[in-house]
Amino acid sequence: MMESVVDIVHQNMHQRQSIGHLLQPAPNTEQLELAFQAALTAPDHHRLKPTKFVVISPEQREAFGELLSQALVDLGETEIAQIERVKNHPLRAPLLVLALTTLQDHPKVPHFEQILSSGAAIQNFILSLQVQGFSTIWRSGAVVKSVLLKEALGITAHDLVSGIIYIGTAAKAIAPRAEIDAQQYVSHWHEHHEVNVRSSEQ
Ligand SMILES: Cc1cc2nc3c(=O)[nH]c(=O)nc-3n(C[C@H](O)[C@H](O)[C@H](O)COP(=O)(O)O)c2cc1C
Repeated sequence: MMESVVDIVHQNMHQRQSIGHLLQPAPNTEQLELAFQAALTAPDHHRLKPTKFVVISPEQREAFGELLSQALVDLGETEIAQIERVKNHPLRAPLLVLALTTLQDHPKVPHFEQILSSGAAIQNFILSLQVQGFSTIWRSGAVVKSVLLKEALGITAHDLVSGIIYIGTAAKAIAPRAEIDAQQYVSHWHEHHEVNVRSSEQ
């Protein structure tokens, strides 16, 4: 029997699992563009477009690793082993995309809404890559706080490096995700519960 679109879309969400070690192939320019298009449909109050992406090509990973190590030093790390280790982090996948959140002071859109919008954009991005046959892992780490890193990426100290998305192909098939008991996280509002209304006189 033919699978319905509903099944296919939900399978794509259930099948997505983070993969720490990713190999070639990575998405090509068109495939990546499709994922950016998907990302930029995320809910975005007042269309502030808080999410920006920076692509780190395979050839740039080493230089980006150097930048990460400088960022760690900038944050006060002194342990040589840690500083050296972070240089190799970008080599864990053939392609990296950074998701940045540029925050605006807006009378109707607080920062937390702009950050949530970025989260939704990143999820759309990785689900689009997933349905195109790729795997990802959304990482952050201590480096994302570094002002040196932010400035090198062209954002201000108040903006956010919301994710370092590692992209490629999973080396081997992985066990399916454990069944989700959604009802553990769902409740139904009891309309007639008493509410302690705070008096303005208190
Ligand atoms: C904002 C954010 C930052 C994250 N940073 C890291 C990270 O630095 N390292 C890591 O191993 N996982 C990190 N994770 C968690 C993974 O992306 C992943 O969600 C988690 O391992 C659960 O696996 P799953 O995606 O297969 O369900 C982060 C997740 C989020 C949402």
